[in-house]
Amino acid sequence: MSIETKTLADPSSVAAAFAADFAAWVETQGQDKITVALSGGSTPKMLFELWASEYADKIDWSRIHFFWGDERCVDPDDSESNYGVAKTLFFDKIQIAEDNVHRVHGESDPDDERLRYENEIYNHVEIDENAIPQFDLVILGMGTDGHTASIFPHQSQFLKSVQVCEVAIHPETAQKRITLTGPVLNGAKKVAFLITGEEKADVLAQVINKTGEFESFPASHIEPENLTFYVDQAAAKSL
Ligand SMILES: O=C1O[C@H](COP(=O)(O)O)[C@@H](O)[C@H](O)[C@H]1O
Repeated sequence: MSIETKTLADPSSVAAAFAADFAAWVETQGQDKITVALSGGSTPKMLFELWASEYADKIDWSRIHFFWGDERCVDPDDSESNYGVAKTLFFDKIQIAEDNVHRVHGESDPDDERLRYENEIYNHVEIDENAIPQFDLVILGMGTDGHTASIFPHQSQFLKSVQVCEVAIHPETAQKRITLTGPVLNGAKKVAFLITGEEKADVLAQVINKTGEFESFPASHIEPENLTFYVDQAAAKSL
């Protein structure tokens, strides 16, 4: 397993560093179809804006198929929709076919959608020797409670789920979400965490250094073959 931590000055430098690495990585990929799972939350917004403004013509987006590591069970035009944010800031601004964007239908019944999305993934993502879909790249964030995708500490059993997706419940708002599970996140060829903000510094240090309460944070259990943390100086404060 390879783990690398890249510490950048600020959130926009995190987005810039990841975007540059992503563009170079795409060039190294020989396959026609590259599968990428996006994260939600606030951190990737700068990345979406940068992809739209600086990389619209620099990356062959037709090779990339986008999925989501998690999605909130809301309408796609709801401000909470991870797809909605990516659409407004990114997809609406580049040339990409609808067939390349595999959104979670947050407006559907969560249990039905969990199954439909699982099938969508099985139909488009390479399957590994353990019959688990293997994304080429998964982009993740981390919450202040150590959750990643929508695997929260109170539902850490999803880290070992035999399913591709689960219906998660946000611990404070009870909002339902569809999330990829631990085996799928860990089976990805490459995982990149984008983490910014001082409020995440203590949890991040425990996750990376495997100290304190690290075992209780779902993010600590993401251990794929190739893992890179892109963090800003504020989040790296306690490393
Ligand atoms: O709820 C979520 O939170 C995490 C972290 O988000 P951030 O706003 O702190 O960047 C995110 O990775 C996840 O996709 C999202 O649904």
